[in-house]
Amino acid sequence: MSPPIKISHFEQLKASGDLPSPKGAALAIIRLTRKEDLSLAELARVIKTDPAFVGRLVKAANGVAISPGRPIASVQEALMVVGLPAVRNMALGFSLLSNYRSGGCEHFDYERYWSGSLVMAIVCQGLGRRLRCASPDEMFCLGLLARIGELALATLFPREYSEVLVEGRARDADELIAMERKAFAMNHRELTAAMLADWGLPVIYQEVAYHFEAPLGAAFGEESREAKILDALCLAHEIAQLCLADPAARPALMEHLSPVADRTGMAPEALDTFIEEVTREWTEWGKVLQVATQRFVEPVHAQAGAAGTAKSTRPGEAPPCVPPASGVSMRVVVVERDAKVRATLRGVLERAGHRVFESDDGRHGMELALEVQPQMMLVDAHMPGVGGIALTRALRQTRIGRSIYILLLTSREDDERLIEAFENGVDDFVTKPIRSRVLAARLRAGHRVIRLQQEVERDREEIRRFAAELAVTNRRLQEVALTDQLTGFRNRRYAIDRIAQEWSASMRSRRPLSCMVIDIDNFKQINDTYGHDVGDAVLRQAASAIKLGLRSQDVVARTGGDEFLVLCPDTDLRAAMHCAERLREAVHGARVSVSRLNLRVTISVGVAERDASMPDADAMIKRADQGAYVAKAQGRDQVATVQQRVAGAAEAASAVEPTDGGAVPQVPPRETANSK
Ligand SMILES: Nc1nc2c(ncn2[C@@H]2O[C@H](COP(=O)(O)OP(=O)(O)OP(=O)(O)O)[C@@H](O)[C@H]2O)c(=O)[nH]1
Repeated sequence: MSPPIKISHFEQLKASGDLPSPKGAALAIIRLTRKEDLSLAELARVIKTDPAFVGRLVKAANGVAISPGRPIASVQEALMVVGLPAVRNMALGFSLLSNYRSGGCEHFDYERYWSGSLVMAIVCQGLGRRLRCASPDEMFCLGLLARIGELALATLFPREYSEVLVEGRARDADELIAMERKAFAMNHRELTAAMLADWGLPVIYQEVAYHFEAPLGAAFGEESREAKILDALCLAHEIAQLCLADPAARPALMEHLSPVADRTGMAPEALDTFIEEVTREWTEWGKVLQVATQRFVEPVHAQAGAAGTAKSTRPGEAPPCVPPASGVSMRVVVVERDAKVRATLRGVLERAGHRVFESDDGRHGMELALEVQPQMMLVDAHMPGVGGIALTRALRQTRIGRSIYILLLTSREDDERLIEAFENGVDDFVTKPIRSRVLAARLRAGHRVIRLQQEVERDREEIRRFAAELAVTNRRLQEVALTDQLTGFRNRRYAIDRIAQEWSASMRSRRPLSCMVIDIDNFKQINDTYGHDVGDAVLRQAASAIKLGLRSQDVVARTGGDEFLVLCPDTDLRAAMHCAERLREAVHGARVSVSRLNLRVTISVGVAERDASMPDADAMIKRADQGAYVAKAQGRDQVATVQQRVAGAAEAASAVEPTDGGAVPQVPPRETANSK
């Protein structure tokens, strides 16, 4: 697949720093899995710095629906079962999920996005097993990330994308894509494919993710692996819609689902059971990843009600959706095993106007911090299991944890221990027993630091946004610079680059390459008779007719006043002549209406195919040009070539037939065009 977004533009977007990307431990895991001399012990060590990922990895290794013999409990074992590519993909997917579960795009429903993506991941994983078309773990990742371009637009352009979403609410998918393109000079499907490519996912997944929302546009072989994976992703998408839909809308969605399921070879009864399994796994994974499912799951599958919907800050239950802090109020997570101390801290903090989230152990405190994303944490130094210093160290390795102001609660002021604490990332400490006034003073000092940090972050944000806008502006300018404003076709500049690319590709692959030079007949006469405006309208309508007659792989450009060039990759002379004849007929048949005039417009087309006698692409175009000249000379409104099929054969001064025996369509002279 040719890159859906020009690499340089994608690099500019990346450089803006706002594109969703894996962070912290996940990034380290991804980098490590790329090393050739990787040791499992080294990888396990890095994985263990991220307790949340450990839990998810072990869960994946045990499998959600299948029941293995002895449950897997260690990271090393889990690594061996799941395999490196899957670990890498999981780190990527889960890191994005943890870091981008909320954001500033007002009308983008982050919760719904991740919930739906999780359904897609689970369906893909199940179908990977069933259809044996790809590794189930890789399929999980594909499902989870297949719509990442939407999240990226929400992250890069929160305000503008929000407006597009509002405006596009009542529109269909194609219209939304067109609106995205207009607003950002790219659409989410292109962005998804570019991001998957950037993260090194196999081309097959990039292609499938690009096409699954409009699968008819994909040209995969019927029984090919690509087609199977595409069918799986389409079904995953449909099931996700079903899971997230209002109960009233479900029967209609179910009807839509059956034919898609049928393509994956799933009978209606099997589909029901499959959906039940999916919703059960969805609920389970939802708990592990703290992705909301209860909001949607109940009406799809009754058992899910048992999972409960109570709001809580315990892990595995519905995550609190916390808006970013503003003003003097901060979100503060207190991790302290002693309930009395917690109560004291809560009192001081709440009196100062802060929101408090509590935990009584280090492991849960870590999860709570990643979830709540507090500005400040108060952590007990001496907890059993994960103590305050270990917790700080682990937090500092995550993007969220890096910016939290951490106060250590310690009962003794041992110098060595304090130095160790600061070295591991603690910002300040308070000694127990807690003296409220001292604590309040330290909170104020911490608050000052946080405010300064926020100011820096705001400035940084501004710069990032500016860089992202610049990337879009550049992309738009590039588009404008390469597009003919009158017809919307690519222009001569673009054509020059593209011809060179197609020429090299054709030389390398030894596949045929043809081109056509198209010239509107007696166009000067139209201008002279009816004026330039009418001439322009004729050009536009002729261009539309040409476009309709082209195949998807053909590339058309307006290369001069009334002249167009069409490149036909993978096409020999005979096929190109047929195609040219179709274009000629399309223009001939389309009566051009402008003002109150009804004009007949015709074109002359010259065709040529790359052959061994041609030193470069210019030679091929020259040959096509000569064909157009012959077509004009023979009376216009026709297709001609001056080329013989066999390389090096002498040129004919007029249209010829190919030497392979098949007749190249030659069009007899017609009545001259442009009669009213
Ligand atoms: N309306 C309009 N006319 C243009 C534009 N660009 C070039 N032209 C005119 O297009 C005409 C091209 O005419 P030619 O290709 O030389 O000749 P023709 O009349 O088409 O005759 P044949 O090609 O021999 O059939 C010239 O009169 C140009 O001025 C444009 O953007 N709009």
